[in-house]
Amino acid sequence: MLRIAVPNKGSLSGPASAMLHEAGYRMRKESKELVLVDPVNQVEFFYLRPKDIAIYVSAGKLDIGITGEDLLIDSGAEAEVILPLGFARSTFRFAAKPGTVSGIEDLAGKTIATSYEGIVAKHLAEAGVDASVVHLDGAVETAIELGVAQVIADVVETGTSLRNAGLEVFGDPIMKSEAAVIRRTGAEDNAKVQQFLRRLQGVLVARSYVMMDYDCRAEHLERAVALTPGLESPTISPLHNEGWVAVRSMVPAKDSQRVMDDLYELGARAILTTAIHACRL
Ligand SMILES: Nc1ncnc2c1ncn2[C@@H]1O[C@H](COP(=O)(O)OP(=O)(O)OP(=O)(O)O)[C@@H](O)[C@H]1O
Ligand SMILES: O=P(O)(O)OC[C@H]1O[C@H](OP(=O)(O)OP(=O)(O)O)[C@H](O)[C@@H]1O
Ligand SMILES: [Mg+2]
Repeated sequence: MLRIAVPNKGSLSGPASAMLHEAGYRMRKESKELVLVDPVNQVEFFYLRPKDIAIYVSAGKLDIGITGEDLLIDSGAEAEVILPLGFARSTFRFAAKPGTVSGIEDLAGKTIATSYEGIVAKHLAEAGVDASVVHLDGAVETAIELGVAQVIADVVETGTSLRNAGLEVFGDPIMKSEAAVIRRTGAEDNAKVQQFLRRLQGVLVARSYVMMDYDCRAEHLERAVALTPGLESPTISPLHNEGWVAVRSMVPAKDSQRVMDDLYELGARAILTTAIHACRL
């Protein structure tokens, strides 16, 4: 049975469970369930604190886990990303009151509040800066106002939390992060893990592509296919009307309206897009 660590709370928990559900796995019915067996799919899910997942996975008793890349780096655990999942995208940044700090070189002797001590300590050591780090569990943006630190290092997505606290980022982003499937560094390849990854990849593709069908005149086919090259190559079928063909191709969902406009301009008609529910590439 494949043993998988899943975030039990926080920003990662809902989207991770939604993705697993979309991939056909059983989901827990209530948040007090800590372990869930899915006998049909031969998988056992362990619902763990997101910060602990890389540590469990690196210890070797769990095959893989879903966590944030920033949490993985922060933990210092011997585990690596095997599939980025495209949600919980964020950057990790320093921030302070405007005009008080302009770059990492100004941090010497200052106190930095963060929930991610591992990332901050590593970054300061690499930059050769000697600063103090104070650990807070959350709501780090308030630490400056309340005199606990002069600088914070935290997750930034929209920047709203920083703006609301009257803070401003400075320096380059310390790292970018998104949710990912992780595995113990150097773990042997495993057919069950590969099958799990194919299912999640199927969800990622189904979310980001649509299926496009249209009819076009044979003499316009090459130009039409250039607009809709698909992942491998479009399917072309003859129409009963001579001189016309039907084309079927996967198109990135974000481009679909523009591609439909361009195909129409080219003379294509009966242009349809449909959602993809699942796929194996
Ligand atoms: N506002 C956000 N936007 C995008 N990703 C976020 C956001 N906040 C946290 N994350 C990401 O979620 C992960 C942190 O998850 P975790 O559950 O530990 O924290 P949380 O969502 O802040 O929950 P908690 O309430 O327990 O602090 C990290 O990978 C982080 O980059
Ligand atoms: O740039 P933004 O879009 O504002 O998002 C970033 C904020 O979201 C997270 O906080 P969360 O709500 O999880 O609270 P926490 O600080 O208690 O973890 C993170 O810690 C930042 O504070
Ligand atoms: Mg948080």
